[in-house]
Amino acid sequence: MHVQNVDYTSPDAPQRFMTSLKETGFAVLRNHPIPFSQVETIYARWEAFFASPDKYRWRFDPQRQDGYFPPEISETAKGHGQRDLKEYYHVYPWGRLPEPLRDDILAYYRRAESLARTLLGWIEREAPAEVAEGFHEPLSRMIDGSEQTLLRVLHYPPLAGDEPEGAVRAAAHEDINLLTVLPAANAPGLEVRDRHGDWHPVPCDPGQLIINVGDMLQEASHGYFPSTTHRVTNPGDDSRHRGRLSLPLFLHPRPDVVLSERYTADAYLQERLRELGVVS
Ligand SMILES: O=C(O)CCC(=O)C(=O)O
Ligand SMILES: [Fe+2]
Repeated sequence: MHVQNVDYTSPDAPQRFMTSLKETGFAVLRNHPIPFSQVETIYARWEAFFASPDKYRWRFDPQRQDGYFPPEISETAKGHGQRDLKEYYHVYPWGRLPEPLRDDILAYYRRAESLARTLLGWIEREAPAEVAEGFHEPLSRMIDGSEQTLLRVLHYPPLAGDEPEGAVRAAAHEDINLLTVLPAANAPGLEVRDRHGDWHPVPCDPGQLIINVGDMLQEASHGYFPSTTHRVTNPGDDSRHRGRLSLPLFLHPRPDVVLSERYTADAYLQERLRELGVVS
């Protein structure tokens, strides 16, 4: 399984990017327009947020799903018995945010979303005609006016040694959304599963961006782009006292977007959230 590392500025970047997504569901971008310093600043500020009891004042709103999700209510991956070992904050431009963290994180949100719009344009241009013709509207337009796109600030706490048997930082799962933009985390652990069931780390240097296909793009492309299973493994003994931060942006279409003959984006999302146990 070879996830391509693509130079964003090279003339053949759109084609190499699309091919990597088609073959592996993942691609890595270097020389892309999001400054590493912006991501580093966010990691540092949010690490402090997660270390402070103040976070409990920002507990998520069950209806709107914005705010802080503590470890005891974190997701359980589909088909998995244990909750993931993580806590996170759901950032939406319309959502609640601690004032000192607001400007940075929303600036990042906008920048990553804008890059994603470009990448959706690449995918639609480079995909074979029969795949592109199957999209009910241009991919890059599916996110226009969407308020569903979610930026998740994720913190995987250090391991204390008393974790439930079998619990991992993020159990094997696929992303629900259209496309995910994920800056390299501040510690290793992300792995992808190949078609034989073997796991591989995603080679990625600090500052690079990982992009992966979600279930909605798989659905909209009738399986041409695979939504590849991935996970975050627990650290070995030498680094179990270190936490890990990551910052996935999950691009969501407007709810009324028709993904396929079977689903609108909203119907798809509700079905998957029920499976995850986060809505009833
Ligand atoms: O933390 C990571 O590197 C990946 C997280 C992830 O896959 C997710 O939240 O869907
Ligand atoms: Fe994921």
